[in-house]
Amino acid sequence: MSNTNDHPMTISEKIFSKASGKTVEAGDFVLANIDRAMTHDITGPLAVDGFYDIMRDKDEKKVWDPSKIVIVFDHQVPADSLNASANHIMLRKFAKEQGILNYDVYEGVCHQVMPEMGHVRPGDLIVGSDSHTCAYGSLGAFSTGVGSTDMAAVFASGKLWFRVPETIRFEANGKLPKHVYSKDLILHMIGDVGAEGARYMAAEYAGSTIEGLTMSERMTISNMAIEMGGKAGIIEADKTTEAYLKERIPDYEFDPYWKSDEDAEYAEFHDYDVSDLEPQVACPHNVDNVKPVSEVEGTKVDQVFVGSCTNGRFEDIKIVAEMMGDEPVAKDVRLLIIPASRTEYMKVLRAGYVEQFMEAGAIVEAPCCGPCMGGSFGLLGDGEVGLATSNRNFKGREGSPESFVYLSSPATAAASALTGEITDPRKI
Ligand SMILES: CC(C)[C@H](C(=O)O)[C@@H](O)C(=O)O
Ligand code: SF4
Repeated sequence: MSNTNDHPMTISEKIFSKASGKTVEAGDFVLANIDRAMTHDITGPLAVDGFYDIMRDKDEKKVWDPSKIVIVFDHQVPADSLNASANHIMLRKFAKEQGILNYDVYEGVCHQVMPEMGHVRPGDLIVGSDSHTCAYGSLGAFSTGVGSTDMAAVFASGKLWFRVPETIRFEANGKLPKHVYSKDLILHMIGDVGAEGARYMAAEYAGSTIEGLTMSERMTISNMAIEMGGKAGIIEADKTTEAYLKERIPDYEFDPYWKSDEDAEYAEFHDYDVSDLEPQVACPHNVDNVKPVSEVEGTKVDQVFVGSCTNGRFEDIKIVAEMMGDEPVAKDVRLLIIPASRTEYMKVLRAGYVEQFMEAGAIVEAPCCGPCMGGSFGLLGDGEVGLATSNRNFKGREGSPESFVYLSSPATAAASALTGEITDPRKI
C-alpha cells in the first residue's frame, strides 16, 4: 500500500481506512472488514450459538470465511470440568463442520499462539473474543477484544461496526536499567495514566526504548493496553517485527506504509525517560495501583506464578531460571511456572530449565492460562498472597476474594520466589 492519504494519519486511521475502503479519521463510524477472528474455549460457545441464531433462516449455515477464523483452547485445558469438556466438544464439532483451524488443548494461550503460528500481520484488523486481543498490536496490527455476540456477527458476515479511535501516544526513551524490563515499563505507564487513562483510545507505543525491545518484550507491553482501557496497543512494525514474521510466514513482505505519519494527530502524548526506572509492582486490588518495588519489599508471598499471555514466554522463563541458578524455592512458597505455548515450553525444556525448576521445588505445568483468571488450578485461598507475572489483580482474580494478588516482572517474581517475600531483583 502506498501513501495516498489526504491527511496525515495514525496507524489506526490507516488500518480502518483499508478495512472500510474509504479514507477515515478518528471519530468516524465505519463498517470494517475483519482480516482475522479469534475465539477460545470460554467465549467461543456463545459466539457459535449466536452465529446459528443469526443464520436460523438460511439453508446454508456457513461462516463468512473459515480460513480467517482461529479457535484456541486455553482457559480450561485439559478440560477441568464436564462443562469445559462439553464446550470443547461443541467447538471441535463446529470447527470440523465449518473447516476452521482449531488449536486443541495442548497448543497454548491464544495470544501467544496467534502471532507464533503466523496469524497476525502488520496492517491487519483483528478481533478476538478476549480482552487481551490487543496483544497483537505488538506486530503493528489493530487488534481488539469483542464480546461473543459481536463475534457471532463476524462469523456470519466478516464485518463489524467501529468508531475509529483517537490515539494516545506513549513515547519511552533511554535504556532500561539492569533487572528492569518491559513489564516494569507498562506497569509504570498504567500507574501513570490510570485504569481508564486510555479509554476507547488506541495506545501507541514508540521511542528508542520500544524500538530496542524484542518481540516477546513488545508483546508484554501491547497485551496490557486494555488495563488502561485501551482499544488497541500498537507498536509499529520494524526490522524486529519483520524478522519474527519471516520465520513464521514464508511469503511475508514488509510494508513500511503501516506506521503513523510524522504529523499525525494524537489525543494525548506521554513521555518517559526509562533510564532510572525501578522495578514496579501492581498492588491489590487494581492494576493501576502501581508502586516501585522498594515500597512493597518484605511482603510475604504464598505463591508465585510465572506465566500467562503477558509474561509466559521462553525469554521470561529464562530470566527466572538465570536468577534462581541452583537455589531452591523458599520454604512455604509455591512457584508455579506455566509456559504460554507448546513451542515456548519446548524451548524451556531444551534449555534444561524444567529439570532445574523441578530440583528447586517449583512446579512446571503444560501450557494454559492456569491460575491467571482463577480458572482451572493454582487458586489462592482465603488470606493468601500471590505474586504473578500476569496482567490482572482484581479481587478474587486468582481464586478467593479474600486473597491478594501483586503483579510484577519475571525477575521480581524470581527474586521473590527465592526469598518468600516481595524482593527487589537488583538485590539478588
Ligand atoms: C475469559 C475471557 C473472557 C477473559 C478476557 O476476556 O480477558 C480472560 O481471558 C481474562 O484474562 O480475564
Ligand atoms: S493468560 Fe490470563 S489474561 Fe491471558 S488470555 Fe488467559 S486468562 Fe486471559
